[in-house]
Amino acid sequence: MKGTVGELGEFGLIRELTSRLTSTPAVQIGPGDDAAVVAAPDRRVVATTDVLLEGRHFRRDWSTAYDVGRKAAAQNLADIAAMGAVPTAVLLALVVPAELRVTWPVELMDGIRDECQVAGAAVVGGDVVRGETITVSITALGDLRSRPAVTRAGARPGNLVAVTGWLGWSAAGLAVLSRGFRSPRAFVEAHRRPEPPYHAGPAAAELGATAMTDVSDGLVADLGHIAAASGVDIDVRSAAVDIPAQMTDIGQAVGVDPLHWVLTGGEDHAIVAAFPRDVKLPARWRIIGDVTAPAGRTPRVTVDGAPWDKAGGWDHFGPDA
Ligand SMILES: Nc1ncnc2c1ncn2[C@@H]1O[C@H](COP(=O)(O)OP(=O)(O)OP(=O)(O)O)[C@@H](O)[C@H]1O
Ligand SMILES: Cc1ncc(C[n+]2csc(CCOP(=O)(O)O)c2C)c(N)n1
Ligand SMILES: [Mg+2]
Ligand SMILES: [Mg+2]
Ligand SMILES: [Mg+2]
Repeated sequence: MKGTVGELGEFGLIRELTSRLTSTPAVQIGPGDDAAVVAAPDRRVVATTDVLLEGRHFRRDWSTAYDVGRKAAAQNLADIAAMGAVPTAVLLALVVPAELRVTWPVELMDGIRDECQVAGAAVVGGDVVRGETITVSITALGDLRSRPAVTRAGARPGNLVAVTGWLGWSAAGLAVLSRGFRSPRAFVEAHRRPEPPYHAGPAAAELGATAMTDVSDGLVADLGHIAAASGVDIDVRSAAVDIPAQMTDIGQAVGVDPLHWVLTGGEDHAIVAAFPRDVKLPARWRIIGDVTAPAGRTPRVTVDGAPWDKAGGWDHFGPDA
């Protein structure tokens, strides 16, 4: 595909992007009209939005457009799953400079489409605007399939805390890329293209999860959101959190304690949930901690019983951002 976005024009670009999309039976009216129409069998619609900004969330010399598309879709689809819902549709609002080669947004769209397909959703619309910084804003919709939503607010003292998916892999990949390396590939790939366990969200709801979230900012930070919303304390047992040997090796090479990546690294979109103690969890879940009654006035997360006084994860206005 030749030329720049500016040469192709707004409607040429929209045609190019939408021509690559696939649909699902839930999509009654897709891209091309003033709005889309998506079936909502449950009669409640789960809705979420997240933005990716060049320089802040991705770098074009670190990730391909296709990878950015996969990641942009994944971070939104994971939020739908973390409510216990099944993703149905996404919308893409895209800001691009006129000088950008057309191949970039086209490959981005391919990535978004493919990640949606993994989760069972389809792209149903969007918007394209000219601007200086590439901005990928996605809105995702989902269906609860007759189950109650699993919020951040339902964790109760006596519950156990369990996680499924990757933890710390994206952060390790980011550390490697930040130091100018391109390997180990497994971590770099995890940073470029997270693999949220979408199926685990509705499965956890079915298993009776009392609270749930995806890990976007960091395990301690995101458990902190559950603690605050539920009015409980949460203790994480660090020995229960898996640190692969390869992560220990790369931690040694770059001078970082890998436990730091696992406890505070975001962007893997693992799913973490609280469950009643008598739950029968499938093997892919690891039990990593406990919910207790709040010891002080503000609910908090401890690690091995001790307060975590460092940052628990990413904060867009924090010192490391
Ligand atoms: N600008 C905003 N206007 C309205 N609500 C917002 C805004 N920003 C965030 N929120 C709401 O605040 C809550 C927490 O947002 P946050 O973005 O931290 O959650 P998240 O999307 O799960 O995490 P992440 O963005 O790290 O993936 C969500 O319910 C979100 O809808
Ligand atoms: C170039 C570059 N620099 C830094 C990072 C790290 N980073 C950015 S946002 C975020 C947390 C989730 O964000 P949000 O809350 O917006 O979903 C993290 C860990 C990156 N991915 N790329
Ligand atoms: Mg968000
Ligand atoms: Mg989330
Ligand atoms: Mg965040």
